[in-house]
Amino acid sequence: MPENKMPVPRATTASPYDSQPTPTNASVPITRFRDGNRFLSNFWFVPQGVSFDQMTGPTVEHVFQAAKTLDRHQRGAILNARTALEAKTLGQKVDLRPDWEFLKLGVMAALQGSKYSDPQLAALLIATDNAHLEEGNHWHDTFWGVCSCSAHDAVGENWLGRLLMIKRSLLLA
Ligand SMILES: Nc1c(N[C@@H]2O[C@H](COP(=O)(O)O)[C@@H](O)[C@H]2O)[nH]c(=O)[nH]c1=O
Repeated sequence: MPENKMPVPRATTASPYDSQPTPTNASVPITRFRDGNRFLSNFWFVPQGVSFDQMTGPTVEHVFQAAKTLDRHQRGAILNARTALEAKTLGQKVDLRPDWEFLKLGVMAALQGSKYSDPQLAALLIATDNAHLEEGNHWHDTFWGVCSCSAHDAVGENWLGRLLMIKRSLLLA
């Protein structure tokens, strides 16, 4: 019998497409920005600096907090703060620009772009693979992170984590 006339064998096993769901290989979620994942925090020192709107600071936190105001002196004081925590504290006392609530997500996205233009930080972010990212915290940050404390049971919108995951996708695109 010519080879191309061989009877088609009956399928005796299920198609591979009928088998068990494909494992997703999802990486372990990163729910705390500490230890080896501390670089994901906005408090992380970025050697080449982080820039936005003609401001440069040593951490995302410095520039983010400075961007809350249009007052040049307040901006300067925040950018010169000795630590990110000090910048955050000063940022809570500024004359808030009236459009801040509309701007803050875009400012944070731009700052992540500036931070991860550093190739070493970009490589670290890419190395998180497809892990879910969220800044679990106990300081009641339910907008940028997810708070677990006596008042919150893992409550938060996780906008920092979402922006980081978007940035990671853009780095791989
Ligand atoms: N990472 C981190 C904090 N988180 C940062 O605080 C900022 C919240 O700013 P605001 O919108 O002004 O409430 C935001 O950048 C968030 O990532 N806060 C801390 O006290 N310690 C920390 O280690």
